[in-house]
Amino acid sequence: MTSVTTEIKPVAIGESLLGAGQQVYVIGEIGINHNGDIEIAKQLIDVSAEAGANAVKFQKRTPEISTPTDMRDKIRSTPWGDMTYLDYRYRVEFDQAQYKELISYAASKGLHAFASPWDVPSVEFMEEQGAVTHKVASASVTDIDLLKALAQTGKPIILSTGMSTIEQIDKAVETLGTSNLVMMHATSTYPLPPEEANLRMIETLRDRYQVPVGYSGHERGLQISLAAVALGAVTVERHITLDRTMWGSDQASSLEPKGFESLIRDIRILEQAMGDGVKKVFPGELAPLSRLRRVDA
Ligand SMILES: C=C(OP(=O)(O)O)C(=O)O
Repeated sequence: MTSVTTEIKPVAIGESLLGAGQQVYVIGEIGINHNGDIEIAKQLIDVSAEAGANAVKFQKRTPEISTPTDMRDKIRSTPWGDMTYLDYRYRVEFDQAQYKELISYAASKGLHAFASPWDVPSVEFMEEQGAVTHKVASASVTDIDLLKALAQTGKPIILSTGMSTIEQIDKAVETLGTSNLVMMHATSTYPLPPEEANLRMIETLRDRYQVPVGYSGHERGLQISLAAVALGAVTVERHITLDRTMWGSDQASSLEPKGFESLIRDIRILEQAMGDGVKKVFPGELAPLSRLRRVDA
């Protein structure tokens, strides 16, 4: 009996390799859960380092470009008072000096720090920071100018695929190329109900594009992310927060420190448990074998 397996080449992000049989690259998605406060961002870096993550991620926007025009003047109640949605978007951005501080703080804890740039100037901004990789948020899958700017960086790119059709994803992959690409299955419902998780998409994306595929999760709890790892996800990203009751749109579907720590503990156990699919008799089986098997073949 023979079978044909095509090897999908791992992708290097800094010193980490993302691919089958490699350590799962766990990303603590800080996003905008810092609410514009650098001390909260640092605490979330601490949480990620203590939990054993590989990276933290932010969202970088140029608000006057990336905020949809019909949203800009809408009034939003915030902890800093009522303000337009555009002003709120500015309120939660960090500048170059703050990013520099955060990236070097993360590095001092052994973590990569990068962002999903939501517009072309934000790609340049993160390039100036020397980010090891860039991520494409699901909302940006159809932003071809952004994808072209990202492709031009020559950096490994992580492409998320929520809220997108397969045709839109085809076009994004065509623009980015597959030689330095990691994809992420995602469904962008916050919080994600299990029936919309569609985890078998991990295999579909891997077969269709022949690149390493991970999972970006928005569910409550840990099970679905753990199942993603069992289905071969090479990276797992989860939103993290200090406290789910904090103000902000992503807080409620984020993991708190204890949950993130449990997730990574269980991912590391699953990595060992997956094995290589080659049948062998393990040393631990020898005593039960001699005790229990009656007929030797
Ligand atoms: C929203 C983001 O990611 P995803 O689409 O994977 O949820 C992001 O990276 O900014």
